[in-house]
Amino acid sequence: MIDKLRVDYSLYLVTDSTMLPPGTTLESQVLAALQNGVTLVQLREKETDTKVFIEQALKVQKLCWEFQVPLIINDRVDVALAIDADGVHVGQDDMPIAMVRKLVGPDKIVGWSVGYEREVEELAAMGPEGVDYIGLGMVFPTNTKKNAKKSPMGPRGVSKLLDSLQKTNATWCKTVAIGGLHPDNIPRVLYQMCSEDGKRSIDGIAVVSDIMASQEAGNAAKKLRSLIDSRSYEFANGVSDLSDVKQLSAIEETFVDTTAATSPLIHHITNKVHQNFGANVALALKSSPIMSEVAAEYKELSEVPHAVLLLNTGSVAPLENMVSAIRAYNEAKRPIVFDPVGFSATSARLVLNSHLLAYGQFACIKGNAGEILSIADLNVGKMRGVDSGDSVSDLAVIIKATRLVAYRYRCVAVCTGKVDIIANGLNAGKYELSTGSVKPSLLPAFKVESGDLEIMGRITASGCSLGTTIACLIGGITNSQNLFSAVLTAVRLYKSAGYLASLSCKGTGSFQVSLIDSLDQLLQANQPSTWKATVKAV
Ligand SMILES: Nc1ncnc2c1ncn2[C@@H]1O[C@H](COP(=O)(O)OP(=O)(O)OP(=O)(O)O)[C@@H](O)[C@H]1O
Ligand SMILES: Cc1ncsc1CCO
Ligand SMILES: [Mg+2]
Repeated sequence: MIDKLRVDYSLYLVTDSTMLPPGTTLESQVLAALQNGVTLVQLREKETDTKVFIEQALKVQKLCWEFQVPLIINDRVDVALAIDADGVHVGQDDMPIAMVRKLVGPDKIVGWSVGYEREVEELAAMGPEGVDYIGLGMVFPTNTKKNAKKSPMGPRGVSKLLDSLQKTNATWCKTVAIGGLHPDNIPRVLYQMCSEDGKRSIDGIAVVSDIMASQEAGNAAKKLRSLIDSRSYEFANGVSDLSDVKQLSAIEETFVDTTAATSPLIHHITNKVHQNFGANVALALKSSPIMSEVAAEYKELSEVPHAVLLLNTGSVAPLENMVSAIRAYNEAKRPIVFDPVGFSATSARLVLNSHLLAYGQFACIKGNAGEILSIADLNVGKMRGVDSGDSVSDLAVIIKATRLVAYRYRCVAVCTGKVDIIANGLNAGKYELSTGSVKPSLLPAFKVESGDLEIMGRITASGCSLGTTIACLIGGITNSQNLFSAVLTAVRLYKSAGYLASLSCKGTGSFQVSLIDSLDQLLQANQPSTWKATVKAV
């Protein structure tokens, strides 16, 4: 008999015979998976008659014994009892946990599918005698679950549930994330899913189609195993690359040089107001702008060397279109700068922006104070509108929000206003299953300012063009460890250009023109020591 307290949840295979490729069987797929690092198997055969189900269960059980891997039966408590399986997994609409436990006894593993905080509270109230582990999901959309009742929650949704487990002290309960997890997204998802206190990450991932539908189930399992074991995240594997601002001046010049030398392709999906302005800013920064909202070309664009996607949701474009852009750039491991304009200004925007945030991994999330505070779920009611506040206490809230956004989405977060705040959430290049890694309050954060340039906030799309500037400065870097410094350089460059423009312009109309001129001049000269804007740690 297995010791249920010592179960390894790291790679959990859930079966589905309806997706077997030709030439394979349920057993051959499970065997290949077991040989290549699967640590737990759940038999989930929704469309199989009881007699056949039991026959299959007995065969799979034999295989599992061979590898000393526990076998869990989905839904059918009677079958689990009949074959003396190691445990049973039930959904919210199946038999209640208390009854399941009564039937299977204290030593069996009882798993539960959980999608909401109230369900975590329920299991916490039952105590360790109730549920042993939960499947959290679904993370991403999947074809496996027909008529899925839940909508995808993304890594952020999983993190919220991990938070609830922490808050309710359900320390015994293990967790696996499930739903649309594939090698393309697993590293970043593992990296992102963590409770807010940084102390609890998931114990494993569950997959169905990635193994069951594979012509080469063994290789598929091996690939998953190596991703889980590598414990580092390839795209944003930056250790905190800047702890002391004194280091910055020495490297800013090289970022400018690199941008000019590589002329990064800046793929804009942006609002109509910003398109022309953004294209001219990119050209002034010696980069190549391209405006495209044609999904058919996203993959090709993402594969252009030094390509960066600037995704700005200011004009609400179709969700599916933006999702395919995110998918293309995430798969190509090219950076995305996300600008969730008017994040929660209307309910349609909130739904759209939240969905995109849940779906993608972003190198940088940039917004004004209203947007960053909304993403951080901090009380916007206290703010005087959407622009950053002037008082010190407002700034403290903004700094906290920026750190939270950087932490939750494992990105560089930028909050604009009179003072720009930049926080680095990338310093968690390694993730640990179960135990979490970093704490948000410790994230490095800096402020960039150049006096009150009130006129800069009074021209449309000036924030959007900071997005363009960030994209230009990160496009050329090959070492993602420099991502944070490159974003900081972009913010300082842009603020300094704003200062110069404010001196030479006659009003808001000519300010925009002067801003482009100033960016052009600063880039040509490349003397960061003369840039006006200052950087200070906060
Ligand atoms: N009072 C100010 N002093 C100095 N700089 C400012 C001021 N207000 C805005 N800025 C600068 O102007 C740019 C835009 O910031 P803002 O917070 O207005 O963004 P936004 O509202 O998202 O802009 P938009 O949506 O129009 O593109 C940033 O680079 C920011 O640093
Ligand atoms: C005016 C406007 N409307 C949607 S986006 C945008 C540009 C500033 O964000
Ligand atoms: Mg503004």
